[in-house]
Amino acid sequence: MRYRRRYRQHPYFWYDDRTITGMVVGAILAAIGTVIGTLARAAFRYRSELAPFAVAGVIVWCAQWTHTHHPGWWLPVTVSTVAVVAILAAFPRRWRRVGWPWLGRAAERAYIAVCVLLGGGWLAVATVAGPTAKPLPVLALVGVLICAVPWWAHRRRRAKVRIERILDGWPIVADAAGLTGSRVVSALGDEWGWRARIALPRGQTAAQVVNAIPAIESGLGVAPGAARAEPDPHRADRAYLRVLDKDPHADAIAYVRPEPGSASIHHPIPLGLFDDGSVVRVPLLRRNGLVGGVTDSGKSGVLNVALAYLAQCPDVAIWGIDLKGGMELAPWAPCMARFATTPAKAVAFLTAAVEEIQLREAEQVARGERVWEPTPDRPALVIVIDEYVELPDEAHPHADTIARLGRAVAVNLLIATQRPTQKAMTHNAVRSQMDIRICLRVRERRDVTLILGDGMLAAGWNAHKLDLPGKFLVSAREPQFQVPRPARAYYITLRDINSIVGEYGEYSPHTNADMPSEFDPDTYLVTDSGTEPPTAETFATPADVAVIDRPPTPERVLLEALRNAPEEGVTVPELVAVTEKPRVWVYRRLKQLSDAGHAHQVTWGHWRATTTTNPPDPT
Ligand SMILES: Nc1ncnc2c1ncn2[C@@H]1O[C@H](COP(=O)(O)OP(=O)(O)OP(=O)(O)O)[C@@H](O)[C@H]1O
Repeated sequence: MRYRRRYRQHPYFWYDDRTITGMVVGAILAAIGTVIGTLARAAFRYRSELAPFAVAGVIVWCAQWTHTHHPGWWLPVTVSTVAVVAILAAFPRRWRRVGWPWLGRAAERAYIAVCVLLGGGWLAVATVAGPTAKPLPVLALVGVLICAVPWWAHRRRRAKVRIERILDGWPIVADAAGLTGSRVVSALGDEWGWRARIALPRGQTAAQVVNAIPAIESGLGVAPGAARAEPDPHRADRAYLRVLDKDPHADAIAYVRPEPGSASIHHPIPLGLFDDGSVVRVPLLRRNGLVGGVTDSGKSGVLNVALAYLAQCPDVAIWGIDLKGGMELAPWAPCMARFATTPAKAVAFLTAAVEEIQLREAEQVARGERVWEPTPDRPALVIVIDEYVELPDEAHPHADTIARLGRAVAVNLLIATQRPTQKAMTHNAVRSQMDIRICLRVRERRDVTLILGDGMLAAGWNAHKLDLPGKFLVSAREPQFQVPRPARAYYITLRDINSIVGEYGEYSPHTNADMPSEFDPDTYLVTDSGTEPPTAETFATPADVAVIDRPPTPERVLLEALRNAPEEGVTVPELVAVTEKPRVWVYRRLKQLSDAGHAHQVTWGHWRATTTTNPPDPT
């Protein structure tokens, strides 16, 4: 007893766990601490959901304070409320670009205005009457609910909160994936998932994040294949992590036509959507493009999307070669200046295209220009070839020449093939000239290297994992095409094609005095075996094939006159007559042509072209 009494007088008696009372008090305090800690953690975790109550609490506290100390402040509160609501209602367009994008959205501004109106109005009345005066408490509760429900339901807020919660757990995921010390610098959610920028500790690189993807997917508890990483082009110690909740490409993406009159080869061509919803815009002007992938991966689909845009460009002439008997490209034939479905025609066309390049080079010289800027009068020429490997051997050297020399004069190839093997691509010569590589699903991992180039597989260009037709990876020199971002091509229906062809098709049926019809609805689907195969000799000279059905430019007329000149040449007055240009214009062009070796004087005052009609030897 003595001991207990004495001990009770001890200042720490109630907390001493050597006594029964101390143990009970300690347990109660620990329980209270646990409850408070749990509540605080929950309040922090659900801070976004609880925000309306927090704001309401602050308003009630303010109302109590102003009612007690400054009851006359109801007027400034009312005036400020009305002013804020008026500003939100009027909100000029140029303010909408301020740092808070939500202020630019009418629905969100309306929501804020209603909240300000309810909160400010309640505060003004409570300042005069006191926050507990009836019916203000009930009104406060109703007001909180009115403002809270849209807040709780808001899609972007929910997405943001979800990402924040996931990323709070990033250190644990990073440890498990072998990326200890990495942290999330920023994160952004969208309709399909989220994307985060990861800061890596010294010595770690994006390649390690790429390799750790399966472990990251496991750590985040998402589906295999839902995450992917890409390097930050600006910093080696940063990487981007993209995690998808649902496949944005699961459904076919309907084709969207460009604004009428806006299409031009000078603009990048929209091919489809990346997995963050942004449009894949690929520049085709002065670029050669290669589309590769297994059967049914959607190669023709990608060609169709490109053709749909090109057909609407007034500054493009399209030639088509489809050696599957015209099965894929035939619907576009009315939009094509030339259309070949047989190997012989294909050879004739490619020979003609080489000729066209030579003519264009000479024309550029005559004009004193280095680069061919396409216009409706001087269009770019895009030669679309489906199933490139089917081209006969004689065609390959010409394709090689076009790929090498056509860029400056805007004559380019857009080719599709299943496996661009060395043999098929003229010992890699054509493939190495392909500036844009579009890789659809491939069967074997090494096909990624064939289509996209060496080292791409190791860098995360996993085209063998693409699972739906039309899904592709695109590689080009622009920064956005230097990381493997899956995209899906627009899905073009026959109805889309018919509508574009109906509006823009001008070559149906193909007519040319020197050539058999290029597009005959009754025969173009007939295979070689069913008809007498035409030979290259069926056509007139390649130069005839090369004509693009546009009025020739004066330079082209001059060149043709020089090329068709008799042995003794043509005189300047004759050239003036044929070009309908002043004498000084003709002299200037002749000087430029002769300086560049494209024309020479046969005798004094008599001119003739120096160029041969043979295409340069493609080595
Ligand atoms: N972007 C797309 N979206 C949805 N479906 C597509 C898409 N592209 C192609 N498809 C579907 O995939 C199928 C095969 O497409 P496509 O004919 O373009 O493949 P391909 O690679 O050219 O085949 P092949 O090598 O046999 O010519 C088509 O029937 C089409 O319905």
